[in-house]
Amino acid sequence: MAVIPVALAGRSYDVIVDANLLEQADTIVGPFLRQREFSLVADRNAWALHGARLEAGLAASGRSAAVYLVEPGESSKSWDSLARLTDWLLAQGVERGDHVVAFGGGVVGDLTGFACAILKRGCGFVQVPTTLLAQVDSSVGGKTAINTAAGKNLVGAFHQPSLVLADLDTLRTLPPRELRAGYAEVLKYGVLGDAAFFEWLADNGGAVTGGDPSATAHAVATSVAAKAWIVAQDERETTGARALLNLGHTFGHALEAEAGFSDRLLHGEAVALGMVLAARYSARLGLMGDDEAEAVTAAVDAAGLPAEIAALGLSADGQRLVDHMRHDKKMEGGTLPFVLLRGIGQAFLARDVALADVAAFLDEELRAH
Ligand SMILES: NC(=O)c1ccc[n+]([C@@H]2O[C@H](COP(=O)([O-])OP(=O)(O)OC[C@H]3O[C@@H](n4cnc5c(N)ncnc54)[C@H](O)[C@@H]3O)[C@@H](O)[C@H]2O)c1
Ligand SMILES: O=C(O)C(=O)C[C@@H](O)[C@H](O)[C@H](O)COP(=O)(O)O
Ligand SMILES: [Zn+2]
Repeated sequence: MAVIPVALAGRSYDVIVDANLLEQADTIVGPFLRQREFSLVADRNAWALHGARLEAGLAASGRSAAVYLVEPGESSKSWDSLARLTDWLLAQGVERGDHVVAFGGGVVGDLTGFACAILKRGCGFVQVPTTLLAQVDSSVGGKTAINTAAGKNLVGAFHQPSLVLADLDTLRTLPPRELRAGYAEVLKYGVLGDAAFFEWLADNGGAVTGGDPSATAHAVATSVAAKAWIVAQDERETTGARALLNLGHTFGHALEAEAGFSDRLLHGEAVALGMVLAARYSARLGLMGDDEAEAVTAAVDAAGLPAEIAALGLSADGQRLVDHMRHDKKMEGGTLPFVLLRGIGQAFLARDVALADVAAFLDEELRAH
């Protein structure tokens, strides 16, 4: 079992990574549950596949979950879903000192986390991530949000969970496309700050996307440790350290917006392509060699993730994509800092990028490949 602490003054918590954890929910999650019947918010698919294991794990102490099911898909990160969920939590009588359990992928984690951030001005929550993406990224660090008409994650709060329980067995039922999408955020940790992990993934990435248990355990624990370290340095993304976790996201969120936040382009797929674009743009600026940008492209391509923007068949041009980027939360005084690369494992925040140049670069990408 890997127990990875997220060290935050007054709000530290553990991320527990192992197989067979749902069966041990009584001893691991139980201490956070004050009521015999507690509130649990679940992704409909994840609950159908793994809910019984959690229920069995809690049975010994007589605890049971009142379950609220969330429809799968990015469209559930909406004002409407948030309103319905908060009404349900209020009807359940959730108090500030209670913990709500979020059971599912990043959609359920982000939505439930935000509901818990605002319910009675804040109640506790526990994350039980059931996708690779949620285990390596979204369940850790306390970013919670919904999408709005203007763009991705534009209404939200920093609200840390009290515990993250990542049961690797839940990943066995994940569709291959979702595994690959989660792998994009795994690859991100290598590209942004850990060249040795990037190399390890070159040899073992296929085992991770193929569901090999020991490779997956290593990839999840390494990713969580990397995120925990960054979040501990810069919880609210104020110094620039945490912004590095946004590698590929400025491009990626614009692509997701253009694809209508739909199954047409999953978040992880958008991030994968966004990383390729960040790498190529870095090479274009002379910050690193074309060969290194090519290595990022090759890693994305090898994982079966989209590496060419032209292949998406979007109707947008570079300017339209840049218009989406103007909503990015990193925007500061009219300029948009970009996470760029001086090499693999050497991401930094560039504050002098001209958006007109980014638009021209994207037009080239849309034509060239
Ligand atoms: N808060 C953060 O720091 C952060 C970080 C990264 C991503 N995100 C957000 O996370 C979201 C994406 O999360 P995601 O990739 O987990 O997608 P998701 O929550 O939409 O889940 C993906 C699919 O997998 C299904 N599913 C979930 N668990 C399953 C299981 N064990 N077996 C079979 N199917 C299962 C779901 O029903 C859904 O169809 C995006 O909204 C993204 O913005 C947030
Ligand atoms: O935790 C972070 O910080 C991240 O940036 C992680 C990202 O993978 C995640 O998609 C996050 O939600 C994006 O943040 P946002 O602030 O751009 O919405
Ligand atoms: Zn992300």
